[in-house]
Amino acid sequence: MPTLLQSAAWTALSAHRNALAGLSLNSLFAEDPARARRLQADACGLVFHYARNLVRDDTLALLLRLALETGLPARIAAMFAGERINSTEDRAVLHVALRRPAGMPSTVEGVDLGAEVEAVRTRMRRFSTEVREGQWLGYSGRRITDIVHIGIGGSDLGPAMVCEALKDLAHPALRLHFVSNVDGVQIGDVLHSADPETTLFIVASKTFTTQETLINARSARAWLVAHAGNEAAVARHFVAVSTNAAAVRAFGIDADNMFGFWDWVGGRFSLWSAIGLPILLQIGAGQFDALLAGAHAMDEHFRSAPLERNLPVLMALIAIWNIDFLGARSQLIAPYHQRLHRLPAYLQQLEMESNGKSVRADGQPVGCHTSPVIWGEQGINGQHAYFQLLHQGTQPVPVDFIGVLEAGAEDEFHHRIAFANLLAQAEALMRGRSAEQAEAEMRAAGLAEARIQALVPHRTFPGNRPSNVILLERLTPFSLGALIAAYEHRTFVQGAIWGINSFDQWGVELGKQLAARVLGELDPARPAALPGDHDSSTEALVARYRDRYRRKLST
Ligand SMILES: O=P(O)(O)OC[C@H]1O[C@](O)(CO)[C@@H](O)[C@@H]1O
Repeated sequence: MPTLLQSAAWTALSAHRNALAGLSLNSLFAEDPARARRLQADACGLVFHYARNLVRDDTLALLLRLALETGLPARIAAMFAGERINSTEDRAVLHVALRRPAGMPSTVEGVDLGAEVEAVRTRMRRFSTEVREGQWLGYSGRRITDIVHIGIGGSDLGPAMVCEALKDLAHPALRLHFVSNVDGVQIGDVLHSADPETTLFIVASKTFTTQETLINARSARAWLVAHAGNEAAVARHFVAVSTNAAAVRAFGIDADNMFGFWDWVGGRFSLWSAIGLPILLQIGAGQFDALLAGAHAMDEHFRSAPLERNLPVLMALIAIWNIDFLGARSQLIAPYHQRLHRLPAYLQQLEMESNGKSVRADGQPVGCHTSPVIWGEQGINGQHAYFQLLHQGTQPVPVDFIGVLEAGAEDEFHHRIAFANLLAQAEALMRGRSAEQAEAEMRAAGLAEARIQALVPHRTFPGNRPSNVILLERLTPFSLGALIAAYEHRTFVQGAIWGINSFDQWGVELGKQLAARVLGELDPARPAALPGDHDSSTEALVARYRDRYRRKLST
């Protein structure tokens, strides 16, 4: 198989891009009244509306050819079959197995994954029911009121995002808290207001070696034991979620209180596993099943729909076009729903940890741009912060506008205003405002001619800026599951076409190693690093910290 840059489709796309220079979205819409209806994909209750991208039908045909030439269908089949496609870690990638309905065959390398998944899920259900119904009691016999989930990265972002998104379904007597930062502020705030007799901690770490999580967990444990007066309380107030049973035991949490998962579940793809325990505690087993069902429906669509109607595949191909052929270096995620405000943070890890790489799986340079910078927050706030740059700045930033058609618990009128803004921003980015239109508007408003001429360049919008609109009918566990799975598969498809392994994350290692070393050197009671051990910036900043700390101790 040719490498990506040698493929005929890539060469054709490069030439095609040059031929399209000056292409106007407004003209594309003017020439083709059916464009908006044609360029959208529907699946599992989601709509991916991609008509506002600088693509023609021949562009899409070439992108689909690229997917075929780079072997995408075989890669999809390999993932679902449990092949060890995470080659640098020699692991299968089977988060899709976590959302298969019970009873659906799921045997990989002779192991019945379905049975293993179901066994853990049964324990999770039992445990969450006991907590939710007040049968799981703290050390003094009181029911649990607060759940503190301690984890970071994939062991935090997924459950935190989903719990926020589905807050309207939350158990009325349980408060959830998420602690990820090691700096002491988050855990301090939570412990300050929590009642040790009624607080349950979930320590979530795939490896159970992550410094931030273990430090926070130890502080929480010390706090509990100090209040309870004995270690026995830990068994009523700590559960762990991990693949590392030995480390969980060494921490002092026994096997009965541990929910396992497997190395074939990547951290950033793990919210469907026991890492999703806080979701289950918040919304209950039935709604958690609906979340899984939504993701499974998207899996089935992804696995079986033809590429040209395959929603995650189209999401990925449009992204590749914008990144590699139109020069987009970042991608904005703009959900127009407050409950989805953590989605951009979640997608940052999903996409950037997966595809923020410059070598292919075979170790050779990729040779083209890979993951863009993913950023954003809920759309309305963004409008009043950085949308200026989107409309009139110097770099193209493709936007994913995410909207929900039907209001949930929120007021219908408020909801409609937010939705109107989504539509208006997408339209404004595409249509822009010409100098003539700006002049005419100012004339109609009665501005003096000299003032009009001075303001025209400032009030002109170039337009022609690409965006997608992704619509959910309602924000439900099912639709959220489908949405998240669509993004997971988009990430996978992009990685597959670029030829990279989207499932490892070696790039996070170096900083972790250095932090472990620097930590010891910050203590003024311990020897400073030898000159030359670090770069001189690090040396100077370490010296500053040591001085400050020494002075603090001496006052
Ligand atoms: O679940 P763990 O093992 O604590 O890891 C947390 C996160 O840390 C990372 O390894 C990155 O530092 C992520 O990939 C992972 O989701």
